[in-house]
Amino acid sequence: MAKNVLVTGGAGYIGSHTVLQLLLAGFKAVVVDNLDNSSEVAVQRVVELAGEAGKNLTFHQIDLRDKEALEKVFAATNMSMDYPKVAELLI
Ligand SMILES: O=c1ccn([C@@H]2O[C@H](COP(=O)(O)OP(=O)(O)O[C@H]3O[C@H](CO)[C@@H](O)[C@H](O)[C@H]3O)[C@@H](O)[C@H]2O)c(=O)[nH]1
Repeated sequence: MAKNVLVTGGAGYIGSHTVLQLLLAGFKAVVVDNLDNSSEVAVQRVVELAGEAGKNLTFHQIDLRDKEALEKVFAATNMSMDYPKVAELLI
């Protein structure tokens, strides 16, 4: 079963590239971004570029400091963080 990875700022420049690589590597990406410095169009573009894996992206337009909203995201998702794997993907 694919692991869920939370990507904060995942609609931004670095975030969207990271999300695409995670999807192509078989992870599910849970993107949290308040779109302060980005657009949902970038998220949609990543879904398109990922092809079949694009279905494994979920996007939540919330502020990371909104504890209640973030808790709802965690409650709805089984997330884990594999630091070595993420670092390997980014190199
Ligand atoms: O309180 C906040 C602040 C930012 N974001 C989001 O976080 C993402 C990343 O933000 P940002 O700091 O803009 O990082 P990048 O998108 O990686 O962009 C940086 O890297 C780019 C490439 O070098 C430069 O062009 C930008 O100026 C620089 O901010 C964006 O989608 C923002 O909407 C939030 O969700 N909450």
